[in-house]
Amino acid sequence: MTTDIRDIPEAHVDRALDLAHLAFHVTAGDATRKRQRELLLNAERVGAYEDEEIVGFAAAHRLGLSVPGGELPAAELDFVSVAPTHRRRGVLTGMMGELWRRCAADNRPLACLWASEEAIYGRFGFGPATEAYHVEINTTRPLELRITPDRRPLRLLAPADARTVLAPLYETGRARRGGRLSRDEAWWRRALRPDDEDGDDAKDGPARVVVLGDKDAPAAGYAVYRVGEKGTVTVEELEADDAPAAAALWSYLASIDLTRKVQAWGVAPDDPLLHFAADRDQVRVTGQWPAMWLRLVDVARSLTARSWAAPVDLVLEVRDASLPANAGRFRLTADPSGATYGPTGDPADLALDVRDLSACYLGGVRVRRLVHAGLVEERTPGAARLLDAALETEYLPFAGEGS
Ligand SMILES: CC(=O)SCCNC(=O)CCNC(=O)[C@H](O)C(C)(C)COP(=O)(O)OP(=O)(O)OC[C@H]1O[C@@H](n2cnc3c(N)ncnc32)[C@H](O)[C@@H]1OP(=O)(O)O
Repeated sequence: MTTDIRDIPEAHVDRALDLAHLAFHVTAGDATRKRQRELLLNAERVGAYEDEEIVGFAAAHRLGLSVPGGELPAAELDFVSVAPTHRRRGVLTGMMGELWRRCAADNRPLACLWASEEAIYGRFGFGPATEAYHVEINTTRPLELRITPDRRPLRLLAPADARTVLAPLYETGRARRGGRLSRDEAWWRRALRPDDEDGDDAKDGPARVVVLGDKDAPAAGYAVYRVGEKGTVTVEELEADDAPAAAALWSYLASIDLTRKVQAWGVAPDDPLLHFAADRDQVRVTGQWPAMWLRLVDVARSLTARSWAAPVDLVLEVRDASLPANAGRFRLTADPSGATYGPTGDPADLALDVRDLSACYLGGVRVRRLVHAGLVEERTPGAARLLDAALETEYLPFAGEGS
């Protein structure tokens, strides 16, 4: 029987959701389902149909992704699901092909996702471009810091009223780092909504929002957190203009009465807390994982659109099994004023797969490390070091939550 890849119309969104719940082994209650439905109505929906049955489903959100020096249009993949009866027959491969055609048709040079399993997406050209840390703070004693926290007042906001204060701070932070997705009003509404009755957030307590700064002035930082019954403060997001503002917010979270521990699941590897904490036995990294996976769908446009920290003139030999337009030998000439990238017959200085170029693109993964790992071939000694210097960014890329 043939599988037909086509758009999933609005009338089939519930069926697509049923398939996603089946593939992910989840039971979604009414509130969760309603929210997912809303999200999908605004997303691209690619379906794999066998006759009229949906056997594969992939959604893509149209977003902007921050890259060094700016932002590029991106497809964020989500809800990728294949019926257990149809797995390993190329259904996902067919849907990815359709997504690449759509990205090309409307000029989206990047795709990204949060993977359910690490082994799936490398073959499609995605590389782990950001890293997130899980951090725990033992707060049975006061948090000791090596810097003086910002002394401005802290105030709690009702989550429903917080968007206008939080969104500008998020945008400032996003401009500093690659890997951060654009957030529209609907995103904030979903993120700051009262907990779903059927969701599992409630076990960590209701969401609280604390803001740093004088009442009538722009805020200098915020934290979204929950306090669970067992005395654990779970930090969902913390944004701060500078280190003293971050210190004030971490100190606040660590000093809430009747709590013993602060945990944060998504902390950037260069978060200042990891440096200004006086006692790293008290502030511990207890886990790390690739957060967002990135795919350069249009390598030429991606490379010429980002900013470059140092001059570089190298020939890259790129392998790309899914998107042949990216494959071949290209000369990259870049410096802080801009970049060009075009085909060449000259010999290559570096040979690499698009998944490894994608991993390094935001400046979070060193090309040299991938040479040492036997993944990137350095044909001209020193070429990887030159490319690393040009790719370098002031802050590491970081992606918190997806859509
Ligand atoms: C961004 C997100 O939404 S992440 C969520 C991903 N979805 C899930 O985890 C839900 C449960 N799993 C599924 O629905 C499916 O198994 C999927 C989507 C992961 C894979 O779909 P399939 O249609 O089976 O993939 P397809 O047949 O196109 O496989 C392509 C290749 O990837 C490999 N592959 C697929 N899934 C996996 C996996 N989980 N681990 C390792 N390899 C995998 C296949 O073996 C195949 O390799 P080959 O080309 O060497 O033969």
